[in-house]
Amino acid sequence: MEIFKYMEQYDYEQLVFCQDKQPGLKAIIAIHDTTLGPALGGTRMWTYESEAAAIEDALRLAKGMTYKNAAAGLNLGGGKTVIIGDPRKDKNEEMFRAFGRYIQGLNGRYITAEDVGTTVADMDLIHEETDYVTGISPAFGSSGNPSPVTAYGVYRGMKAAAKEAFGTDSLEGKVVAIQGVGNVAYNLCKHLHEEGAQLIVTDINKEAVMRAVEDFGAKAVEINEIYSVDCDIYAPCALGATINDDTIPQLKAKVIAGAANNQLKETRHGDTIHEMGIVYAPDYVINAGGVINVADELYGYNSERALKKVEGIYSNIERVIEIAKRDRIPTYVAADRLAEERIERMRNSRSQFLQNGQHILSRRK
Ligand SMILES: NC(=O)c1ccc[n+]([C@@H]2O[C@H](COP(=O)([O-])OP(=O)(O)OC[C@H]3O[C@@H](n4cnc5c(N)ncnc54)[C@H](O)[C@@H]3O)[C@@H](O)[C@H]2O)c1
Ligand SMILES: CC(C)C[C@H](N)C(=O)O
Repeated sequence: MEIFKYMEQYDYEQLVFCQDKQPGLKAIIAIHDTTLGPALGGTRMWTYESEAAAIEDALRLAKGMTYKNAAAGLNLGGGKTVIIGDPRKDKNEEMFRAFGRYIQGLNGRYITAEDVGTTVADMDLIHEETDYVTGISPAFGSSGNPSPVTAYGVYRGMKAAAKEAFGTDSLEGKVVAIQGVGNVAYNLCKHLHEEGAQLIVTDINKEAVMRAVEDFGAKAVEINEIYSVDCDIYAPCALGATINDDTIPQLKAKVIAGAANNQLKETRHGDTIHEMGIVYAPDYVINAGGVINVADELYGYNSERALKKVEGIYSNIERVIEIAKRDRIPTYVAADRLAEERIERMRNSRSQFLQNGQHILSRRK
């Protein structure tokens, strides 16, 4: 991978490699764009096949956060971190504290939070070294784990997409196939079950599957069966790139609406599902609940205010669908336009975010 060429092509601002031998820290912080404000995005811990795969993931996820934050109307840019390692075996206190010092060194250009493989406890360790972290324990006046709020946003966005596909936003009796029943999807299952939807689930973690079966009467299927099951809605809630050449021909769903980041393997897959008449709720619009929630900390966290904003994901999805229909374009293109237009407008009145972010974070005290 020619890194500078890639960064230039997609307008990345900064890539930071963090290494600390003793605790075994190998982290990559990618800052995509800070036109709207400091880059806010989670820290993912994952066992990558190669360093190149880790760099690519950090870059793709950071760009996704730029678009997510812009489309959600937040005054934040986009960034993300990946820590290379197995979250079940390789974590230790010194690792997250060392990482916290690297974040502090960026002086507010990047603010972190949870993502796959990290927890509120990890964020608390980072907080020992820096204030530029959100989603720490509520005892610190923070919003805590963002996943239940992300789930609520996905539920709201799913209803808006269902309205377009089925003429009603009621999910009662609808069959929803959920891929990955982790932190977000478990909470999503709760909302769907309460509304009377029928759930089909899969996960590589058998315990997670059993919990959904026991708690919500979900039907369990094998990992690769989830694409071809008879369902109304496919909800990708594990990792990215699951909408691709292999899976699209198997899909029976009329709606795709889930929590995972970077769901389309390539943009052309968004064109294909559009041509098939599938209503696709763009990933970064529907899964913005978590970041909307943690971003509220920057104003002094108020859970009611944050939830009200997250409820608005319903109208954000409606708006994207409206633009897509008006301009005869796929929904993923409509979402990109929405985000890019906002960034462009702000770029013309403001330059890169380079000053210390302290003035924003001090509001939460
Ligand atoms: N947590 C949040 O607030 C939040 C916010 C926005 C987006 N997201 C995205 O949503 C997705 C889920 O996040 P989460 O916090 O619930 O993560 P999680 O790690 O708690 O859950 C993911 C689940 O997917 C399962 N999984 C992994 N690979 C799988 C596969 N091939 N097939 C089936 N299951 C598989 C895992 O075992 C796990 O149970 C991620 O893509 C994340 O980036 C999360
Ligand atoms: C809570 C957020 C800052 C991070 C979250 N994992 C996301 O992708 O949106």
